[in-house]
Amino acid sequence: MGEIWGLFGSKLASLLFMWAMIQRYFPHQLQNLIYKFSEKLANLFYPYVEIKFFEYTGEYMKTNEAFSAIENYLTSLSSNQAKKLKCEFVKQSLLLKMDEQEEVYDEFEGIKLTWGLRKLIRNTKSVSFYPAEDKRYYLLTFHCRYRGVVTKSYLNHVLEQGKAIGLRKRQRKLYTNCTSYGDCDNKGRWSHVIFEHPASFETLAMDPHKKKEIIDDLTTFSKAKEYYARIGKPWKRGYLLYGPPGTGKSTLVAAIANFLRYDIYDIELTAVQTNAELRKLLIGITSKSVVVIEDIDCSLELTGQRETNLDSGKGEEQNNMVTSVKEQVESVAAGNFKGNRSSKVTLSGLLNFIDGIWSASSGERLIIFTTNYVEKLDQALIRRGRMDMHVELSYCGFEGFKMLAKNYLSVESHYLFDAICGLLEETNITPADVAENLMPKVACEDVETSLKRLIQVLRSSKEEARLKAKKEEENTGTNESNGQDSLEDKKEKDAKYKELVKEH
Ligand SMILES: Nc1ncnc2c1ncn2[C@@H]1O[C@H](COP(=O)(O)OP(=O)(O)OP(=O)(O)O)[C@@H](O)[C@H]1O
Repeated sequence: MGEIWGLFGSKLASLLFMWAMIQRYFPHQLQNLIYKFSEKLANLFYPYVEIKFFEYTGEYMKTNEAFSAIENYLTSLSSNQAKKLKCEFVKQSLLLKMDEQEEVYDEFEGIKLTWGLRKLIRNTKSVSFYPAEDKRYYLLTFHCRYRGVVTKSYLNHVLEQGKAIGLRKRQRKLYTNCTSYGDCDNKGRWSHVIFEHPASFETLAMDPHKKKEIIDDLTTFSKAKEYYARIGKPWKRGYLLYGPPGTGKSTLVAAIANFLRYDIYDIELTAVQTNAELRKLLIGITSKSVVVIEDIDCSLELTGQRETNLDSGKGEEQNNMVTSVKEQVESVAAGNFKGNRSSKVTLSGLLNFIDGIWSASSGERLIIFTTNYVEKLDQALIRRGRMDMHVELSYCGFEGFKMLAKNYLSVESHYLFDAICGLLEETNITPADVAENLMPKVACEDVETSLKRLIQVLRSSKEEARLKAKKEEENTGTNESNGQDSLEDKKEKDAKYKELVKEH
C-alpha cells in the first residue's frame, strides 16, 4: 500500500511540474488546447455541471432574488428529504428550510438534479462587513448532457414557481421613518412591523359605485407594467383621500394595501430634516408598495409660495421653472418644514422629486395623500396627472350603515333599519361614530339594543344640529337688525343734517 501511495505521489508531482512548465514556456494557443483536452478527460470522470446562486450579489451586496426564489421552491422538497432543517414561523404556520451542507433531489422531464445549500469558508484574515450568511449559496448539480434543458426550461420553472410561492407566503410590512428629532441613529432609514390590518373592501362602508371604481382602477394599475414602460413614465399612481375625521381614510389605505398585497411606507415628513435623508428614504422604498403621507395639510406648509404665485397670475409650470425641483426640496430640507412659510417647496415639487427618483426603478408604487381639508391644498396637487384619483370619504349613508351593521352585528335587515335610514338622511354622522355605537357594550348584547342606541345617538345629533342652526339663525337675525338700527340712525342723522343746512 505504501508503495502505491509513493508511486501515485511521484506521478502527481511530475504532472504538476509538467503543467507548470507548459504554463511558463508554451504559447497560449497550445495551453488552450491542452486545457480543453484535460477538461474533456475530466468530464469522463466527472460529467456534471455545477451552478452557484449566491444569496447576495454585486458591489452593494443586494439580495439575490434568484436565491430567495430557489429557497421558496425547495421548501417542500426540503421538508420531505433533508435531514437537517431550519424552522421559521411565517403567517401562523411553520416553514421548514434545509440547513447548510444539506442536499435534496429534484426531477424535471425525467432529468435528475441535486440542490445543495453551501457556505463559503471565510478567510479569517479578511474583514467582512456583512453577516456570516452572506456567503451562502445554492449549488445546482446535473449531468452535462442536460445543460440545454436545465438552463432554458428548468431554471425558469424554478424561478417562476419560487416567486409564486414567495408571493403567497409573503408577510407584508408597515414601514415608518424615524420620528425622533435631533440625534437618531436611524435617520433616513425605515423600521418596520408586520402589517396585519384586517380592513378590506368588503368591510369598508362606502358608496358601492365609488368602491367599484377604486377596485377597477387598482386592478388596471397593477397590470399596467407594459403600458407605463411604453409611455415612459414611472409605474406610479397617486390617490388623494379627503373627508372629515373618522370617515375611513386610514381604513381605505389599509384596504388598498391588502387588496394589492403591497407593503405600506408611512412617511412622517415633519421628521425628515435633510434632503439626503429624504432621498435615502425614497430610494429605500421597494416595489409593490403603498407610500402614505397622512394629513398632508399638516405635514408641510407647502401652500404659501404656490398661492402667491397663482394669485399673481403666474402658471404653475412657470413657477416650476423659477426653482428647480432639487432646489425646492433642498430649501425645505434646509429649514424647518413645519410652519416654514418662506419655504419655496411645493407639493408638486415633492412629487416631481419622487418621480425623478422612481423613474430609475421599475417596480410599481402607489402614493396616497390624506387630508381633512382638501380646500387648503395646492391647486397643483389637485390637478389630475399628479394625484390621479380623488376620493371623497363622507358621512355615513344608509348603504354604509348596512355594511357596518353586517360587519358588526351580522344583520342584513331589521325592522329598525327604516328609522335609521330616515335619521341618516337628516344627520351628519361619521362611519367611525356609527361603528362605535354598533359595537356591543356588554357581553351578549342583542342586535336591537345596539340599533336602539344608534337611533338615540342619531336623534341627539339631529337635535343638536337643529339647535345650532337655530342659534346661527338668531345671530344672523341680530346682526341684520343691528345693521338696520344703524341704517335708521344714519337716516336720522341725514335728516338732522338737512335741517341744519336749511336753517343756514
Ligand atoms: N368607511 C368606513 N368603513 C368601515 N369602518 C370605518 C369607516 N370609517 C371609519 N371606520 C371605523 O372608524 C375607525 C376610524 O377610521 P379611520 O381612522 O379610517 O378614519 P380617518 O378618516 O382616517 O380619520 P382621521 O382623519 O382622523 O385620520 C376605523 O378604525 C374604523 O373602524
